[in-house]
Amino acid sequence: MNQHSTMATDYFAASELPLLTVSGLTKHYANGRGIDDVSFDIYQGEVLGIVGESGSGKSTLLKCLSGQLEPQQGSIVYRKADLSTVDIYSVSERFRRELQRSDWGLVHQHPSDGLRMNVSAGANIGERLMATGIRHYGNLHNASKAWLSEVEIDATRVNDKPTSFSGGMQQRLQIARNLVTHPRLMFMDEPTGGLDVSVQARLLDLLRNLVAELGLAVVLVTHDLAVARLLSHRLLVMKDGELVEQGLTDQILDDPQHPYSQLLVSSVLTP
Ligand SMILES: Nc1ncnc2c1ncn2[C@@H]1O[C@H](COP(=O)(O)OP(=O)(O)OP(=O)(O)O)[C@@H](O)[C@H]1O
Repeated sequence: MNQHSTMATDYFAASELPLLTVSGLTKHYANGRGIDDVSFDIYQGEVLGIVGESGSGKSTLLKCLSGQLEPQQGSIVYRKADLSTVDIYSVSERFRRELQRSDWGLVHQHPSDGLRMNVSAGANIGERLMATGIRHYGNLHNASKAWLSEVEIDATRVNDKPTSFSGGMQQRLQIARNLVTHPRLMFMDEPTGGLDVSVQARLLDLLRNLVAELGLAVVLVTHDLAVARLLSHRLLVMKDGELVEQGLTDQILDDPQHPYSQLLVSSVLTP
């Protein structure tokens, strides 16, 4: 077998195996609320939307998945690029941090939670690259400028601080900061929340193109079904901490089976 066919075989083998396998995930806060017995898989190149009304457990689930909040029960098994697997809460905190710094990305709803607002845009991007061991200033600077252009920010703004950017630009900078290490899996928490409708549309368009171009797997939390329809291949519907329905996005939005999904969809579609 030549090198190309081996690579192709590896690619197909990798894409057939889940990137993340979530089993029986349970996290209760002291007040008894949280998430209960959630199980699903995510595959390479797939955008998985998590929808549900406020308080249904979307953020709690995302925090558990992204290594920020340890569940009381269940497991989250991540498949690394070499196809070996790790249970992310059975490994050390240090290993989890390494995953968060390179293999994974996390886009917060509020750019100020994911950016350092008092250092330049270039430093915000370069910093994440430095954490992977790249130190050469020229390389860091060039990579920062390239990624600014990639997210449609004029590269001449490389030395400007995010505080001088609009909300939409800050969000695009946050995305560039994450993408610079070529993550395989991105977690996004309401990435277009709080932006004007026209700014949202541009960001959604950019995200859709980047995700397809880079073959990223994305876990996207959103309460906005229009955002979910535009970006997600598959949807999980959460209610009161439980996963009540999962399936292809069009299937769930056009023909929801669970009464709660039907309510969720009809409350958006009915003027
Ligand atoms: N730190 C916490 N301590 C106690 N209860 C919490 C905490 N965080 C969330 N909860 C509760 O857990 C449940 C799930 O909350 P979560 O924030 O995950 O929902 P959500 O679907 O993300 O809501 P929203 O869309 O409003 O962000 C809710 O009942 C919430 O009140």
